[in-house]
Amino acid sequence: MSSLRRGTAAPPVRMVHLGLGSFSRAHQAWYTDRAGDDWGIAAFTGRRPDLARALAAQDGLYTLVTRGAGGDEFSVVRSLVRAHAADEQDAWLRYLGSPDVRVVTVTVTEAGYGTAADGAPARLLAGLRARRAADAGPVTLVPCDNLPGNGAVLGAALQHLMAETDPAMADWLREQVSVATTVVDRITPAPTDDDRRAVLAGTGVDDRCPVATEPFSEWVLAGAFPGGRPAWETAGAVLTADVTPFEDRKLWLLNGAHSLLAYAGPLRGWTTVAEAVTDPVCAGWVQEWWDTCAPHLDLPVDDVARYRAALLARFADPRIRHSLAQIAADGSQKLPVRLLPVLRRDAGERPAAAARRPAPRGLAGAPRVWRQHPGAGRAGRRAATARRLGPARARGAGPGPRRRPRPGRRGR
Ligand SMILES: NC(=O)c1ccc[n+]([C@@H]2O[C@H](COP(=O)([O-])OP(=O)(O)OC[C@H]3O[C@@H](n4cnc5c(N)ncnc54)[C@H](O)[C@@H]3O)[C@@H](O)[C@H]2O)c1
Ligand SMILES: O=P(O)(O)OC[C@@H](O)[C@@H](O)[C@H](O)[C@H](O)CO
Repeated sequence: MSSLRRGTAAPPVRMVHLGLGSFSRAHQAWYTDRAGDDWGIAAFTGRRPDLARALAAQDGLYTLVTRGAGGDEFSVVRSLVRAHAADEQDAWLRYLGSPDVRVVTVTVTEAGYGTAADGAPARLLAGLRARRAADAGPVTLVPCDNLPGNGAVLGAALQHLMAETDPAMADWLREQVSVATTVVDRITPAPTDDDRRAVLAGTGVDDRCPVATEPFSEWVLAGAFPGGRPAWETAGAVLTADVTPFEDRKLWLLNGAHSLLAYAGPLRGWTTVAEAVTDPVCAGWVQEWWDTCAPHLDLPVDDVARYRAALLARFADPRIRHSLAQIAADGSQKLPVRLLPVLRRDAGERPAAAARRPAPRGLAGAPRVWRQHPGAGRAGRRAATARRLGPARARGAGPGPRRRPRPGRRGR
């Protein structure tokens, strides 16, 4: 049994990440590693220090387990060279004030874009203040959270905070700071002890912080990088002028279906996405949701059909144990961006059709099902009971989504 230590020189720090967690390591750090052009990352956790400490003890190295149909593939990601806890403010200001650093990526969850002191905008603004004082040159901020227009959201939050606290920064910010907009995709469940055991069995390495992910990965970016960036496109990233069609497709079809399953699945006794989506009833709700989304996507019909088929296969993979409870967290942040834009368009653009047709089953009860999620009060306990009873009993226990379809009312 061995441990991970860096035997060769680490790439220089040219990029900073805020919100060190599972996804950034399966996605942005992996793309940067694959780009192979010597961009090292200094990453900061958003809150807790544990992961930073464990990674620092391994020189930032960790095993990425790519969980494919043919089995697990293990690779060591080498682009993460420094791991810091959220409260290491001196290090944060030092990196942001360094002319070597040209890119800052962010994954702090949807909730992390508020104006709280520990949110991304406040911390970035503090770092940018240090950058301005050091005259360190242009930098591009790259938000990688599941928010529509994540670049505009971050840009607006920065402007808002700056106007309140430091209006003199406005010209510098406009000239020196670009904010990219991105669509990110790679299903990466929270790591488990089983992942650690799999790495030990597969490689002989006792990695304290591996991360397991699916083979599929997508990164679509729009924005300017006047200070340069890793050659992410060599690892498959797509640079485009407008991410909107990719964003709608991803947030509505993938994340929308995830949230639907996260609230409806437990009522039928399921705890993972794979279990829920292989239940024909839940799968039917997902298809109805996708039928509702499809006419509002600005993409060729065949593309959407292919994406749906591929998504179903990704969801159904039992080797990716993606917990519905993880997806259900922070529903108040997620439902408005994953479901409501489609429902609004459906009602606004096709009022007659929408009035004739009931909302997709499974979704019709989404807010209600959401309130029944554990943690949301008395009804939550009913959902928890349903889970304890198992699929057969639970099938009779949930609310709305169990209703039988009425003939002639499916989809369009
Ligand atoms: N996991 C995935 O499959 C996946 C895929 C695509 C996009 N994402 C995006 O990445 C985000 C993080 O996912 P993850 O799997 O890495 O989660 P994670 O829990 O492993 O890491 C989340 C990171 O965000 C920080 N954070 C959480 N709330 C915060 C807040 N309010 N303010 C500041 N920092 C905060 C945490 O401290 C941690 O560093 C998701 O919320 C999503 O927007 C995840
Ligand atoms: O990561 P969250 O909590 O924003 O959302 C949970 C999932 O819907 C999400 O992580 C997807 O797995 C991901 O967006 C796939 O790329």
